[in-house]
Amino acid sequence: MLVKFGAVVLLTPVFLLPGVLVAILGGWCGQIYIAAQLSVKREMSNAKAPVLGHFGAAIAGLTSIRAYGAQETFQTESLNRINRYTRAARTFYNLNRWICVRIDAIGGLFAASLATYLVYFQNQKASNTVYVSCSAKVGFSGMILWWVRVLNDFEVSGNSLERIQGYVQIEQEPKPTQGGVPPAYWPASGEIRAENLSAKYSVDGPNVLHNLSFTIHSGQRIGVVGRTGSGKSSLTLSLLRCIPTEGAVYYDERNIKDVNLDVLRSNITIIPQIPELLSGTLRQNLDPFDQYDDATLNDALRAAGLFSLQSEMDEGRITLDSAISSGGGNLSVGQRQILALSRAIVRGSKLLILDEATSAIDYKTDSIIQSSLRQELRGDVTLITVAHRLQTIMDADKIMVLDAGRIVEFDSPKKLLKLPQGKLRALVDESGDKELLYSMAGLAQTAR
Ligand SMILES: Nc1ncnc2c1ncn2[C@@H]1O[C@H](COP(=O)(O)OP(=O)(O)OP(=O)(O)O)[C@@H](O)[C@H]1O
Repeated sequence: MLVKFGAVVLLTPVFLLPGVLVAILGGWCGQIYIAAQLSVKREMSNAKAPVLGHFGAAIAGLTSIRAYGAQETFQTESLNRINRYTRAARTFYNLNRWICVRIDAIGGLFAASLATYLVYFQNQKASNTVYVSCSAKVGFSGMILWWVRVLNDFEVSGNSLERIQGYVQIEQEPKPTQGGVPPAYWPASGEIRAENLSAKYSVDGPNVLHNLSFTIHSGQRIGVVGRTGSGKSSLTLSLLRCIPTEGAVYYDERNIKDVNLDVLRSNITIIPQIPELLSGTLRQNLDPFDQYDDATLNDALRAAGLFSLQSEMDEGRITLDSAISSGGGNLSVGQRQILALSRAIVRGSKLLILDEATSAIDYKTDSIIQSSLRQELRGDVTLITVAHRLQTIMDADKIMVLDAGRIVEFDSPKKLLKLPQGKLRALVDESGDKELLYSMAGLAQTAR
């Protein structure tokens, strides 16, 4: 820009002052433009996310929208959101036109007066000076516009940096420390001991678990039951230190608070209610670091019950090479749970937590999985199953009954079912397959 301005001044020194004036005027317009544009751009960014979010949600829930005839409501909401976005986008476009018209007008005026001066007052018709000087001038005003845009982009990007800074400064989980690395043999057993364990979802929130104390010996199969909201999922989250806790939990005699989070979580496998799968092949999902051979992976699939659900002849049979879409979207929730179970078997952790893991699977498949788990898991693997379906856990070594975040019963199903006022007994008596549950617990009708 300076070179172009220098060329104009060199060829026509009298235009030094008007040139500076043009630069000042351009800068002033640019200031107004930048001030207005920043807030419009912010508004545009804020209005864009709801449009995309609503669109994504509508696509994901297309079947439900059609089933409930809610197309019109969704269309109206979508149009409202698009309107809000286009209002900001149109203002943004108009602001661009505003600055372009002003800068071009100022530049055009300067170029026209320069050309008039050179042609009519300097008598330099047909001279190269006219051409060079005018073309330098046109480039000069173009450069003003360019600078305004660069400065504007710079400020907008600075604004994004502020937002990134905001994300960087959110509260972080404790970083790994040298002292938090346990010996390589840890955990040698799957024993879990809790002493006065309390948990909450936020530092200033109410306790959702209250002073739980229990011991689960290595290799035991534990069922956790309780009504909705009794704290079953919260208990599993506190074992993984995903929520703030008080008291102590010892995993193979080591306080989990003294173990780095990455080590702790890689030594506990949890299968949540809706398991996550990654986009790629089934093989990549089971073994992301390519550590196991196909035989091991297929054994895990078989153990989890996948092969008992599909015959060799099935056309859409799931194999190690089957493509899995992001989040496991091309599989049913039941299939996802089976694959997550296989992944858990491959990992071979000493502690396996199934959080309602078989809730989306029919009873037959569930019993196949449960019996496979019994055979496949090594004797020292502790299995904690959070279950609504009592059949899943009725033959467990012990059942923990939670009520409002407290342990109200923790013993073998046989003993608990003999308690006349027992909570587990009440749950079993309410259920439709009461007889089966009693016999699963090893109690004949007459023995009660
Ligand atoms: N993200 C959360 N933030 C705050 N409180 C929560 C949160 N999730 C659960 N809670 C509360 O913690 C308590 C225990 O909930 P939790 O999910 O552990 O129960 P649950 O027994 O697993 O229930 P369900 O059988 O419905 O899964 C409930 O009172 C619930 O309101």
